[in-house]
Amino acid sequence: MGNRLENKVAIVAASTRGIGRATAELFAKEGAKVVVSGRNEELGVKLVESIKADGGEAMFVRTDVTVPEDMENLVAKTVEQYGTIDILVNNAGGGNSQNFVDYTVKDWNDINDLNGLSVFLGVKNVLPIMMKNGSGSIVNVTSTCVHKATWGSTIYAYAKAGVIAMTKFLATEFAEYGIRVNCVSPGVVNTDIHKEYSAEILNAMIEDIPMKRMGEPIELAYPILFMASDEASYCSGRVLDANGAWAL
Ligand SMILES: NC(=O)c1ccc[n+]([C@@H]2O[C@H](COP(=O)([O-])OP(=O)(O)OC[C@H]3O[C@@H](n4cnc5c(N)ncnc54)[C@H](O)[C@@H]3O)[C@@H](O)[C@H]2O)c1
Repeated sequence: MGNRLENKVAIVAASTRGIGRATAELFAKEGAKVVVSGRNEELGVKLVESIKADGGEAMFVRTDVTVPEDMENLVAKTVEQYGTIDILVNNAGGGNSQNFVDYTVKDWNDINDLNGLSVFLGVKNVLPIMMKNGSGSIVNVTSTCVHKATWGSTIYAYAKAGVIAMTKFLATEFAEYGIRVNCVSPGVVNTDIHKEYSAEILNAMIEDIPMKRMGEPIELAYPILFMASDEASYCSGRVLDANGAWAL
């Protein structure tokens, strides 16, 4: 156990699997009180049990990040249990990959809601608390696909580019309240998000990465920890890439 987040209260939005889960586990090991959230109650409760068994502190709040009432509830339950919020990680994201002409308006709305609206709702709900505290750290998870066009992720890339723009504007507007807002940008990471890719597409992406491998979720959790922690106290409005030297 470390102490880089000692006495901090951290919400990790969408943290029952993948990068979010690795981040929640790492934050707890570093002393944070962690709020695990997601749609799958069984996975969330199990993760909280496992964090507690390892000596950490956590709670689960069932949340669909695209539902405004759920995001309000996530913040309210956190404050009720732990009294405040110091860190918000907006980790939710994804989107179906397909030929551009086959996308529907529903796809457009769903992908933008998951990647963009979720960040808007998370930030909007925590800001009043962080502004009152005069401090706070928000980390938004974007994607290397913003700089590296691959097949089939056009709407997803559009939404993730919006997350970077939102991050810069928020960092500028809320610096005077002691609030930092940054992005962490994964490349290709070994999680369920690639389930729908064929081995051929996935291997072609890996071949294109100078390190010739996918990242592991923990290799994203550490950059997120850095940006979330006081160690990054002079960093705001920035994007920290963790992608095996891809898309330079
Ligand atoms: N894995 C990669 O290669 C990669 C690359 C670039 C960016 N990212 C980004 O990293 C973040 C984490 O992705 P991951 O790879 O861990 O994927 P993942 O699919 O393993 O995890 C995504 C999580 O989001 C949750 N989620 C999806 N819709 C939700 C909703 N409406 N409400 C609440 N939770 C919801 C899922 O249940 C899951 O727990 C995402 O923002 C993703 O876009 C991942």
